[in-house]
Amino acid sequence: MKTFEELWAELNDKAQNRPEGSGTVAALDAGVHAIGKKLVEEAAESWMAAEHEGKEAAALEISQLLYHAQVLMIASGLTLDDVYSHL
Ligand SMILES: N=c1c2ncn([C@@H]3O[C@H](COP(=O)(O)OP(=O)(O)OP(=O)(O)O)[C@@H](O)[C@H]3O)c2ncn1[C@@H]1O[C@H](COP(=O)(O)O)[C@@H](O)[C@H]1O
Repeated sequence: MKTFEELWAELNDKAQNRPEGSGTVAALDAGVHAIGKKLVEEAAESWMAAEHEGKEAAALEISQLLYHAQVLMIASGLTLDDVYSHL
């Protein structure tokens, strides 16, 4: 189990050090357009899971949504504070 901030630190480390086999590195290389499509897909899956599939499925899909949101933030050069400043 990890927190949002721990995942953020891990993904930024991956982006910087580019380890072999990282899905995050592959997603960043694919670019903002591809990441955005994945984010929208996970948002739809989160909605469907929450409405029809129960709490466990919704939690899984929302975790993937948060992951792709973080990848989009890194691809866009955003920091956590850039986003937190709007909360
Ligand atoms: N939390 C996640 C995470 N959530 C979602 N995903 C990605 O999002 C995809 C989810 O897609 P779906 O379940 O919709 O399945 P899919 O459509 O068949 O997937 P794809 O074919 O599109 O890859 C997964 O295949 C992963 O590629 C994640 N990829 C990585 N992480 C974490 O990020 C960290 C870094 O990962 P790497 O960069 O791969 O080392 C690790 O701690 C991982 O646990």
